[in-house]
Amino acid sequence: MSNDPSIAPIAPLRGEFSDAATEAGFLHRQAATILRDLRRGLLLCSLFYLVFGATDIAALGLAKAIVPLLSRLAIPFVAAACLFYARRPAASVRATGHAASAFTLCWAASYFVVICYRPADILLHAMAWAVMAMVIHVLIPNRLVHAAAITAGASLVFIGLAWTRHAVETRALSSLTMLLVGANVFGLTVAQRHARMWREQYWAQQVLTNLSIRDPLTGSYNRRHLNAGLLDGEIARARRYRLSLSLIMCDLDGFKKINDTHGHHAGDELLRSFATLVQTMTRDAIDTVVRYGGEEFLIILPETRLDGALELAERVRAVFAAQRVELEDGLSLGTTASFGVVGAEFGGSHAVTPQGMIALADQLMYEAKHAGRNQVRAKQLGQRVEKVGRVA
Ligand SMILES: Nc1nc2c(ncn2[C@@H]2O[C@H](COP(=O)(O)OP(=O)(O)OP(=O)(O)O)[C@@H](O)[C@H]2O)c(=O)[nH]1
Repeated sequence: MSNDPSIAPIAPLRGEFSDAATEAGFLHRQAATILRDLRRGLLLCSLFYLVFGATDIAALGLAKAIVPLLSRLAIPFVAAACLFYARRPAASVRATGHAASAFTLCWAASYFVVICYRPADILLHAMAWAVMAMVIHVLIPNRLVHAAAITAGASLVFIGLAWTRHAVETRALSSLTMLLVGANVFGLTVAQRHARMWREQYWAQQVLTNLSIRDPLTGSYNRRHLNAGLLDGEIARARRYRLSLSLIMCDLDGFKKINDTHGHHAGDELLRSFATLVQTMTRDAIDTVVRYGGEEFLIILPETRLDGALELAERVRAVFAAQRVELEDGLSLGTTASFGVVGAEFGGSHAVTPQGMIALADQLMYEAKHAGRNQVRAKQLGQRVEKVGRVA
């Protein structure tokens, strides 16, 4: 697997992202498209089966064609049942897979019934089967491994039926086998290519999105992401579910002096080490670290009360103050940071705005600076009580 982040990490045989979480994210994003494709694929297959039903009547006459005809007619009903099962958007990702597998099994079963009733036309059935196997791979969205297992297994049964019913000569049996193998391999290859291209496109989008919303130096989110409604969204969610929300504004102390004394490269290393520390000490996929300014970071802590946010700020402050960054030229550097913490409870009726929360966190951080740096100031929004963190 390549280490280049722009190359999508896709397992070649499965045609899926090697990482389960990325695959789940991809499927979640594509759920509506997958359901739409399933709908179209099943509709098309159902139409074909209705037309095939007419060929049964032509070959056997209406009276003898009843059973194969019923097995063909069952397909549109199975398709409708599968779509009904997969219709709920919340369950659609897994449900569409189940529906696709169930439909593929019924498609094969229907063929077996027809073959038993029209064994003399086995070569025609084989050709139609080959076309349908490719259609199933290309038009019915399913996991490649599941689709491959079902169509390969069903093709083996098909060949077994042709063999045991002596429907074809041995010479023709080998051609029939090759036809089915070819249909499975070609269909699977096209489906695999499609699955890979789809995921590569998604990955490229993710990479571009990440580049546009992250700061390249520290890997934290940038102001653009914050301004795109990040905090508004968290406040709206907290208000709706009556949750707590806290913010921490942090700023590195004496940073200008470090730049002036040791150069921008040393300053960059310190910034990186601070951002990494904050990212490792906060919750993945829940908390958000934003590079708010040059050496200023904003941490958004959903479902966190003021006490918890104050505790986190204290821990970051203490660990960072004790930490040294080793530079390439053997120099060991360290500094401290000042913090402003704001907590808001959304059970009450007081108005909370993103600008208001950020302004208060900023103000508290500057109070910490003016009080001597390397300390934490905290305040509950809408309350007078002010908490002051320990001074190291
Ligand atoms: N190395 C580096 N420096 C940066 C970056 N962004 C901003 N700076 C510098 O950070 C410094 C911030 O200086 P000040 O705002 O005076 O802050 P300070 O020196 O930390 O002083 P206090 O905040 O009061 O402790 C400036 O010299 C900026 O040029 C960056 O990405 N890399």
